[in-house]
Amino acid sequence: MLHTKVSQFEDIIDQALTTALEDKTPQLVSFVEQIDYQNPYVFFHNGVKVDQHRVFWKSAEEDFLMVGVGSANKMFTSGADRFQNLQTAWNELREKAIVSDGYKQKGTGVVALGGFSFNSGNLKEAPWEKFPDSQMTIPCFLLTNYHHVSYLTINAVIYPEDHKQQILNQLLEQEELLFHGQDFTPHIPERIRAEEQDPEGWKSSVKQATEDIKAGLLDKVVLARELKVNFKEDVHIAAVLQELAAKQANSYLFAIESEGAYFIGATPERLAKVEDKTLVSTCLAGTIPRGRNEDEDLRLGKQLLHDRKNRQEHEFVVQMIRDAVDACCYDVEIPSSPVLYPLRNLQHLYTPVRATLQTGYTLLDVIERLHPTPALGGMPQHTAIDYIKANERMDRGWYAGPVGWMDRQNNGEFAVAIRSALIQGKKASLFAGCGVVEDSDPQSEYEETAVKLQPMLSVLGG
Ligand SMILES: C=C(O[C@H]1C=CC=C(C(=O)O)[C@@H]1O)C(=O)O
Ligand SMILES: [Mg+2]
Repeated sequence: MLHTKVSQFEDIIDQALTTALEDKTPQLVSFVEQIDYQNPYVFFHNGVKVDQHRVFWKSAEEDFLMVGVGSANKMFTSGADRFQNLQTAWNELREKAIVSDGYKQKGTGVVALGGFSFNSGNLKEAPWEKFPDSQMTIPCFLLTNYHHVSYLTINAVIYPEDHKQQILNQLLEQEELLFHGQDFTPHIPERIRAEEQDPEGWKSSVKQATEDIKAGLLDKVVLARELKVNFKEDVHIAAVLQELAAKQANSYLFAIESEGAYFIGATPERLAKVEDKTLVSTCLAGTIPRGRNEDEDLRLGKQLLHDRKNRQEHEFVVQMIRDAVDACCYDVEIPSSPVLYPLRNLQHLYTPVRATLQTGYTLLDVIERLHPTPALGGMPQHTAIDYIKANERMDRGWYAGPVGWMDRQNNGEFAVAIRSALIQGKKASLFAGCGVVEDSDPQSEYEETAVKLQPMLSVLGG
């Protein structure tokens, strides 16, 4: 921290101490400075010297990335009201915060990063014991890279009994650790085993789902499966993130730590983004591989655009998102037919959604209404959720749940945590699912999920 900045920082600690003493409650302070450009993977790597708790977010569409280290505060909410309870806790925190910020860039200052499990309130089964129903962290140190400029936010909670010099010394020491040592050797772990969980059983549950759909039980359901992987050594999370960033364009990258386990992924699917009053959402469902050459790629893309089964998978998502967005927005814009969304090894049907939020609604309200969309759950929403609980034979944990961030102005963005893995030391569980409709073929759906497992598998042992 520059010397001039230290005195500004001292000022807000003084202010916070006064308020904390008057109100007899802890006080959140937030200090933002522009710094020399930082490599986010090195920052993430160095972060562990300060705190094991680290979070990471990279946008799919613009040069915008955040790395959080430590936590000034963590918000946990659970049960059916977890989104609303989080909003209440968040409002209290952000309104009371004392902020020193001369830049006002998005994703700086009082920012919360984290996510939610797919289902709320269920008992956590292996391997999800270390992940709560929801967790949103206000990092102690937050690096924000936006349009190739780096900002560092320091967030701290000041208690009435704190001493200014002590707080200052500790934060400056930690800051030194974060910026000390400028590189690490990228190391992809050696895989010693990859074990599918009963593939034949999974295919028969897809078959059964098509029969239940034909029988009128529901219209669509997304069924997922797990791949368990073991490595020779502990997985180096910073290296995995760096590899994912190099390989997976058009994807959101995220990593969230909880009790030493890391949930990490490269997902193409936005759930909702709010900037000022503009809401953007994404309908992404319907899948085909990329071609091995341009001709094959075009042919496959065309095939996907005209395939009845994939169009049906997609249409359920558009319908549901349209209804949910109509209820809390105006000026809703949704094109009448999808276009292709290309990824490294597969392509999806994509329909963008844009609207203006009605006054009084927040990003979390929208997420509560949307989650899970039929791209992750099914149609009708609640029937599909129950169907998944009864038939999927695994605990989804945070797979397909909302992950993302929000700032003090209630702007922010959440994606859905698909193409993801839960990593614990030398072990990982990878997850992928697919939309099942009446015309689904179990073998093709199985192959589709195999392709969806590839992005994570390719950075976890090659
Ligand atoms: C549920 C997943 O993908 C969804 C997103 C895009 C396309 C999908 C599909 O075509 O089945 C899925 O709905 C996953 O990757 O685990
Ligand atoms: Mg599909």
